[in-house]
Amino acid sequence: MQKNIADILQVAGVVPVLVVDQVEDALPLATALLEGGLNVLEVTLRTEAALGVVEQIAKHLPEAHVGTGTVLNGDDLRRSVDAGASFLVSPGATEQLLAAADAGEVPLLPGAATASEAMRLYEQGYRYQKFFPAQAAGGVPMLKSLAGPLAEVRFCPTGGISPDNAADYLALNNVVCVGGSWMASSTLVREKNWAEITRLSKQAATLKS
Ligand SMILES: O=C(O)C(=O)C[C@H](O)[C@H](O)COP(=O)(O)O
Repeated sequence: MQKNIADILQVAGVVPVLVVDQVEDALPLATALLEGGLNVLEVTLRTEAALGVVEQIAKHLPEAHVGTGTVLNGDDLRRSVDAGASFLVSPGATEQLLAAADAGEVPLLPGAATASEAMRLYEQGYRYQKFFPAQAAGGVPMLKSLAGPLAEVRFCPTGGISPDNAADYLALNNVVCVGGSWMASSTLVREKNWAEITRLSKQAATLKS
């Protein structure tokens, strides 16, 4: 289900996709991103710490919209919701995942990379979809091609987005926001380089139209 997801994505413009190894980094990282003007944060479930990171941000920084990424199945989805995620992102979609999302109240942004995948999701009520892996799956020309036949679907391209190409994606009518790790790479997080993350976030925030 996707109730209220449009509000979150439209506010976002640019969504930082985060890989965080240590729960203690949650609040300084989220604060650095917020100071840079990015307030919709996707914490990927790629680390042991991820759910603890979501809990900390949801509890202490109410001005942030924190969600989880790399949600691959119903268990991931339920654990994310229990941790306080306000949205859920998946690189793709399975029947099991969509059934779990339908049973809950937290909106899901499922992934599609082809016309058939996008059509199937749209049939099931998903107007908003992650386009993943954006650059590898055809990038801006692919999204322009999909806009004709699938005029109603709005995408959040993720995967290979950088400061060099983000504006080209955001200029497309069928793109609602972009996601990426460039402003808070796992290296910058590991180095606790919060000042650089704020600097790159400010730059990214200026891309929002
Ligand atoms: O983990 C997930 O759920 C994903 O779908 C992958 C992420 O969206 C990309 O890893 C972000 O892409 P980069 O900005 O190229 O690093």
